[in-house]
Amino acid sequence: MAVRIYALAKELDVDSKDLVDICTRAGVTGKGSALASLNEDEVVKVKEYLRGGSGGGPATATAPASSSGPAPMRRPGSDARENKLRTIQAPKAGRSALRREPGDTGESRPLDIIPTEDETPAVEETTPVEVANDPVPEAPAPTSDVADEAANAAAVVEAAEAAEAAEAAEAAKAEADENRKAELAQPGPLARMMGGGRGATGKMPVIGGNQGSSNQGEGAAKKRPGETARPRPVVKLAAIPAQTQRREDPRAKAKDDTPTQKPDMKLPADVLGVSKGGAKPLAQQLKRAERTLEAAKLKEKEEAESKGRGRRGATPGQGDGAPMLGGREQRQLTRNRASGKGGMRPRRMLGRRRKTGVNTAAPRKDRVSVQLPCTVKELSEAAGVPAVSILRILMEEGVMTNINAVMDPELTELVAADLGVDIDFVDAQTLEDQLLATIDEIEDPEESLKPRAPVVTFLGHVDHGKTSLLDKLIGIEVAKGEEGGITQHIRAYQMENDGRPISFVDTPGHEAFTEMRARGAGVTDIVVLVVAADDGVMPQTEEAIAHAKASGAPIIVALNKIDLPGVDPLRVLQDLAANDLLPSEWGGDIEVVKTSAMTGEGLDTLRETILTVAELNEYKANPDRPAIGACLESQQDADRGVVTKVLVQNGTLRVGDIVVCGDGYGKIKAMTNPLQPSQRLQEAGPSVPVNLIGLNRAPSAGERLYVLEDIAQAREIADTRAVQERADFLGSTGFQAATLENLFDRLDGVNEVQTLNLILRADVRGSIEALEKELTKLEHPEVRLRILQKSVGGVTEGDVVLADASEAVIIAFNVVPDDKARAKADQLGVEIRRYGIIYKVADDLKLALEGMLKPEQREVELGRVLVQMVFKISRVGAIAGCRVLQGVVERNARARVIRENTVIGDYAIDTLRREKDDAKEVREGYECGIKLAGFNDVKEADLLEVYKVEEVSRSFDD
Ligand SMILES: Nc1nc2c(ncn2[C@@H]2O[C@H](COP(=O)(O)OP(=O)(O)OP(=O)(O)O)[C@@H](O)[C@H]2O)c(=O)[nH]1
Repeated sequence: MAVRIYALAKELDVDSKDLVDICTRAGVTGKGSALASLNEDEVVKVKEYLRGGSGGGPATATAPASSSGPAPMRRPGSDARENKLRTIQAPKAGRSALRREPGDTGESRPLDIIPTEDETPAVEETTPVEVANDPVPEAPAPTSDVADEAANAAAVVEAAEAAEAAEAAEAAKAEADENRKAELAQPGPLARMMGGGRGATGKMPVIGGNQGSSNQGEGAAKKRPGETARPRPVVKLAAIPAQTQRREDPRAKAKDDTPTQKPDMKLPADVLGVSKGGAKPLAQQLKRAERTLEAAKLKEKEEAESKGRGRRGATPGQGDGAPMLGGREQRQLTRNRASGKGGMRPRRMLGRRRKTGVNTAAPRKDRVSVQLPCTVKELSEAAGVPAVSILRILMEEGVMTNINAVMDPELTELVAADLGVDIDFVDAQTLEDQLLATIDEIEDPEESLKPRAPVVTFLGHVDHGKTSLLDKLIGIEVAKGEEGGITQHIRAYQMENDGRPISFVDTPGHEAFTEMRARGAGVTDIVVLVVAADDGVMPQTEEAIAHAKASGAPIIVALNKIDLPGVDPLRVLQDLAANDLLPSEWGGDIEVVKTSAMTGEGLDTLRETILTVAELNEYKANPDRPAIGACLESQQDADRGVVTKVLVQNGTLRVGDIVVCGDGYGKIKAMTNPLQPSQRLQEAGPSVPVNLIGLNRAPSAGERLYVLEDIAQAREIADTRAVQERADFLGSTGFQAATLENLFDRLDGVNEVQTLNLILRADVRGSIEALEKELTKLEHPEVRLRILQKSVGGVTEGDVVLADASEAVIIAFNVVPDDKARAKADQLGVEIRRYGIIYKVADDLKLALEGMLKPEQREVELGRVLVQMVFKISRVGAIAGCRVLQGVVERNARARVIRENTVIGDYAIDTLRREKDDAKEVREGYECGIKLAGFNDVKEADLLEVYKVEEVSRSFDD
């Protein structure tokens, strides 16, 4: 039986990507990804290959561990064996700078031929390679089953004991470096598996693993107790080059199945410590070396812990290979120095860190994925960093908080950067994501696909005859019954033409069509673009063309109203061609059918053209699967509850099915034919529009409908969406938390926007959406509409109470208030405005908003007056005897006093007299007496510029 690579990887506990690699190496080619399948032979081959690794077969040859040199380099039993493999990214500068090796303790490590960081900076810092996540970036674990390595190891042991020929050790070390670099550049399968700790099964070669090391890596060189200060050992590694070559020898792979442990390299008896051959002394040696190294490692670890070397998050499993937070300290130090905070702080921090001790959290990671919003605790767990470290960073940024605090994306990124962790934000995986995505991904086998009716949508400019044409085609009369003659509802019908069905969808406008597409419901197969012959291509036609093109559906043009006298079809064809719709009669690929919804002319041709296009495109679906559909419209019916118009797109929808659609869910109680609502249907196949009853909430047009098995799942998905929708709605209506900033704004009177609150009630969701769309066009910086509530159904008492509390107006679109609501509205003086046409609502609300605009104050120049003489009258003040030079002076006007070409004041005219009588106005050429309010210093030859301020009401169009 075929097995997927990822399944086999799981079985073998190997990374699936690595297994793909291993397949290639094992001679199983053509397996490009983890999804590829392996037949039984191939599985056997791969397993053989892996097993062969223990016998010095191809796996051995490619195992980088074998190239790392003598076995003693490995610390048998190292905790890091349990760690997963990881990809080493180029470390961040701050971190790598402070990385240390355990060997840095100053202790001599007699057997250490591990390249230190200094020795292999290029590989460590720049090459992304996979290595076991060992605490010490030492050479990868040896393939303990590789006999020649064991021999090397033994040689090393003996050499250590002999403590001779230090130059040889140096040479070996250099060689090992070379091998290690080569190995890092091209990791082999065994090296990758090392991290998985496979040794326990005994099937897989265990290299450097706890268990495996005991039986295979034994004899590795080790220090005898008390020998730590001994000089570096002599390493006899003369055979290594040959071994490297042998690794690449394909013939060696053929020996895969020989699980021999026998070293190929000949070692002198004194090195092996045997007189007459045999593995026992070698095993003992390795065991001893193992123990010594273990002891040394433990000691190092204890020292590291007790000294608290400024390392944060170092866990036993994570060890020294993990990125050091010292990098952050360094950055902080630099930052603090730059900001002049002084040098004490880092020291304090180091001190604190010492107290913190060893982090017992999850292993620290270089790259983490978190869901937003992310809490401190979640980031801490994801990154394997103590929460207190994150809190400390936040504190340094001036954010005092606790571990349950939610961080915004910027703050999360900032903290992650400070921690030296790369962060990815992922969307929360909801049940919806998991479940519905799976349904969407189900591919129908070719043989299950059956022909289905084409779904045809009529688009075009308003009043060009879309509804009339459809009515005529189907033989009903919807157009006549429409309020205002405007289509406000989506309709969908299916009709038969010589046994060949066509499903028609009539939308209120191309916006609804596009919105449905935007929601993922590309329901349309064919677009019929209706263009009135008398009007030609209008702006909305152009928009419809753009929308139709964007949908990718084939376009048929219905050149309608061809019956009207004096129409010029040629001009329309030219317009169409100018819009990239070249008619077929002109050599293009757009079928243009001349029609008349009045006389019925051309309707047969239109029908035939639709069916021909459908045949050419071979629309198919699988009727034998659970249905997927799209909601075209839904409404709250007083008797039947929520009635949802659905177009089944694939599968078959049946009464009794559990469905979820938008934020509505439920069990289908009944289905009816939209053309004949009294006709009940038990099932509806692909391309069939139905009205279904049974959802708890009315979903929006364009929402996908899915059939699920479990009502609880459907409920969870629908409720999650409803909560999300509510949150989005609240966000969009401008409910915002008080902040200091907006508080100051309010105190300053800045952004003082007059708001008209609305409660929308409509017969169908589509109407609400259309209303909202219209209302968004009423934008003005000084006034705005805020929809407090929008729902399908009649006006309730609750709506009235809410409207009263929030000084809102209720818009009832095609619905009426119930008796209680009506009484309450009368009692509270709440206005309920009833409408049947969307544009009327928009017009009225526009007027209302314009009325809320502050009137504009405009200055109107009236005239100029010269002061000829000044009369000072006690208890009255100065009266200016003037002549009107130009225009007129009015009593309630104002005057700017101009003296020597300078405006010295602006005053209201208090008194205006003509001779001895009060005058309302004095015209040009006449003399008059003027007293200015609050100004008695008027002088001869002053000029008075008389004006008045008028308030002009404003409109949105100003
Ligand atoms: N003479 C003539 N009048 C037509 C024809 N088709 C439609 N009309 C008239 O044009 C007007 C608009 O027709 P509708 O079918 O409502 O147009 P529509 O494109 O659906 O309009 P909306 O629903 O507002 O988008 C109606 O008065 C129809 O009687 C036609 O072929 N010839």
